[in-house]
Amino acid sequence: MRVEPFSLSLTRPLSTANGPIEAREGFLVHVEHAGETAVGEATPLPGWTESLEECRAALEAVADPVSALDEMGDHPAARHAVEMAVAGCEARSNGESLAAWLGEDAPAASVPVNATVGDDTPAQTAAAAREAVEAGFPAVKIKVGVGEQSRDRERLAAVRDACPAVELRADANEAWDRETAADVVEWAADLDLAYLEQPLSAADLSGHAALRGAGVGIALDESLAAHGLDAVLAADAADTVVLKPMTLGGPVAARTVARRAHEAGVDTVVTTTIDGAYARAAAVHLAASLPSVPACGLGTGALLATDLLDPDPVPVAEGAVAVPTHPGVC
Ligand SMILES: O=C(O)CCC(=O)c1ccccc1C(=O)O
Ligand SMILES: [Mg+2]
Repeated sequence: MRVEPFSLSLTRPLSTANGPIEAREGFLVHVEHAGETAVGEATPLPGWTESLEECRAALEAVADPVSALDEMGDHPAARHAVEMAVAGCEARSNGESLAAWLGEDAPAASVPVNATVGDDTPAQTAAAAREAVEAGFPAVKIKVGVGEQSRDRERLAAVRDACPAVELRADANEAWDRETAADVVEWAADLDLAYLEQPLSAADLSGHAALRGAGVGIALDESLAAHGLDAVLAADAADTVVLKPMTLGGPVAARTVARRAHEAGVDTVVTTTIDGAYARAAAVHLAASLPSVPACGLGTGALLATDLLDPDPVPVAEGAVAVPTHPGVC
């Protein structure tokens, strides 16, 4: 298995409550399996996955890609690369798209996406949201928790003013304590916020459970990556779970999580860690393979100044991505 490093820069840093994301580095792997060849992508994001160096070591230790999958559980980004490449080979060998290979039923033809808006002034945040709505996005996700709560309230109110009908989401990336989060939920319900993502620290599952039922959905992202679905379900902590295949060990592993979430009555949204084009395409296939597809966080290609494929195999048009139908991933 050949391992090839890459480095991608963002058009501008994405400002989040956990610090800015400025660049994405990772590895492409080239796998032969089932008489086919396919590419896999590992784009680790420390804090969410293993480090770049741990990822490199795990990939360089792979002798047989298929059997290696059983031993890569604590290297989710490395596992993602191998898993998506093996799945891509199998899909291609069956003459199916990855979405068709993953799912039981025919995949969705397109996946709606949310625009992702970083921290900025109220006026800039509202302008970015309005631009997204004008471009056809059905939903916008605003990063919050970087500054004061009062500033976030102004920002989200400005967005709601500028975009009265959009599905509005906010992502706090663990910024708040329980008291602050409860205050936010109270005023955010009046702005018809569809969900608030990860207001509290990843470990505070009971705190998230207590925020539910107050008119704003609670979505868990860091908690799912750190503690797994069983813990989230046992604590009754989420209305929605955010599935990032790069943190969950690949699209097949992420699909298992999605199915179990749906069985428990929890919604799923597929997104990326701002991955390159290969992993983004795999995530689009995963979303399309699920029985219901709300707007997903798959418009992240626009955040990259450089990418792994040109043209983009999964471009956003009118707020949605057309799902590739040819055999394999992209
Ligand atoms: O979900 C989206 O709209 C984009 C992806 C995103 O916000 C993100 C990107 C990299 C790392 C963490 C996150 C996050 O959802 O917290
Ligand atoms: Mg998030």
